[in-house]
Amino acid sequence: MKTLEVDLGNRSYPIHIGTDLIDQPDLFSACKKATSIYIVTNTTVAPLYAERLTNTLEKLGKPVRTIVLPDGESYKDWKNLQLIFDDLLKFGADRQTMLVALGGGVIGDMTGFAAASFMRGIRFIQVPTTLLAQVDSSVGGKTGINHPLGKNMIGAFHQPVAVIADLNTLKTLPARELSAGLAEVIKHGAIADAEFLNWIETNTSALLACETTAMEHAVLRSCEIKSAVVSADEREGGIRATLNFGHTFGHAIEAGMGYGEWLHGEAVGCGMVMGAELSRQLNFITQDEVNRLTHIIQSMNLPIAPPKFGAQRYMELMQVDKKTEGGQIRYVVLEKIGKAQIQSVPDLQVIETLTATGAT
Ligand SMILES: NC(=O)c1ccc[n+]([C@@H]2O[C@H](COP(=O)([O-])OP(=O)(O)OC[C@H]3O[C@@H](n4cnc5c(N)ncnc54)[C@H](O)[C@@H]3O)[C@@H](O)[C@H]2O)c1
Ligand SMILES: O=C(O)C(=O)C[C@@H](O)[C@H](O)[C@H](O)COP(=O)(O)O
Ligand SMILES: [Zn+2]
Repeated sequence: MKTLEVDLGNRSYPIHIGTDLIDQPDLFSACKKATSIYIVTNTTVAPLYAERLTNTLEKLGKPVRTIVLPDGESYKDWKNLQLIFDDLLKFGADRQTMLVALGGGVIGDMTGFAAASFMRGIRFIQVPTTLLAQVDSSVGGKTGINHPLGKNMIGAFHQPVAVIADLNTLKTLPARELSAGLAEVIKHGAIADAEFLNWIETNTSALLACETTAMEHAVLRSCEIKSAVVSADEREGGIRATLNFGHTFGHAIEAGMGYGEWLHGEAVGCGMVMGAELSRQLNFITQDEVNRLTHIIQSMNLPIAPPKFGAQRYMELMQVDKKTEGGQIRYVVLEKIGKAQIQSVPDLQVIETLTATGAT
């Protein structure tokens, strides 16, 4: 097992990465002070892992209950968040209750937001079971739900007290979901570590085959990159916004298509192709570099052609992006491979060329 730390002073927490971690009660030692433990999961993950995790947590001598939500991005909303509060109140949860998010990014984001707001804030642990959640969403404390008009529009920064990433849970993940997670892995290389991007390119087959050693490196290096950024800029005053590479376009695709039609990682993959092309048009990177990044994304079985909403519709959808300031949309661009920065692009024509091509 490898352990690293997200350094946030007295709110620092460990990220444990390894195999069969959900069977190890010691890793859940933060529950020692808890009066009760609630696992929050969904209808797909519950039959796979909830019983094993319950057995582990019961060894800590606390009452353990499970809340099972419907599965899917389209359920990341108020109505389903309310189901968590309903159960917490019905079964007598209190301020010392610990929530444990068992699932992908949807469960992690919703459980985190429930923890941020229940009784004005209780503690939670992330047990990410998708690649995307292990490399990205379980780390950094962005929690929340979607609004029909925009992704993750309602939420809070609320850090978990531990992240426990069990690589064996990835063995049951559908191939399409694995590819979606690889989009965020590629993002980490593109924005912060050119060497890591080389490694990703060389190890495409091992990553697509979900080989444990490749997964371990992908999760570990991604968590190192993300935790360094989060430690430096927890609330996105500056450098954290670079973790949004591909997301201004990607979130527009998700909302525009209807949540769940394109997976988050798929939209981000395609959004990174658009972001790379924007970087070229701003004279930061070369056409060869755009082609290379596009090829890496495509070779992970991710879509590279944006849906044809038209530039106006993209602009409308992107206006609500959280990086927008005074009505000016701000994009993450690649200054070079391995380094990103934020740019405003006042010229609608540039966006027109980016959104004109495409499949759907
Ligand atoms: N908070 C953040 O920093 C952050 C970062 C990136 C993404 N996100 C959010 O995360 C969400 C996407 O997360 P995701 O890609 O994990 O999607 P997801 O949570 O919908 O999970 C994907 C699918 O895999 C299933 N699943 C989960 N674990 C499984 C397993 N081990 N075996 C088989 N099936 C399994 C789920 O039930 C679901 O059907 C989006 O809502 C996105 O906005 C948040
Ligand atoms: O942690 C971050 O910061 C990120 O931007 C990571 C992204 O991969 C993630 O999708 C995040 O939820 C997007 O944040 P948002 O603020 O644009 O909703
Ligand atoms: Zn993302």
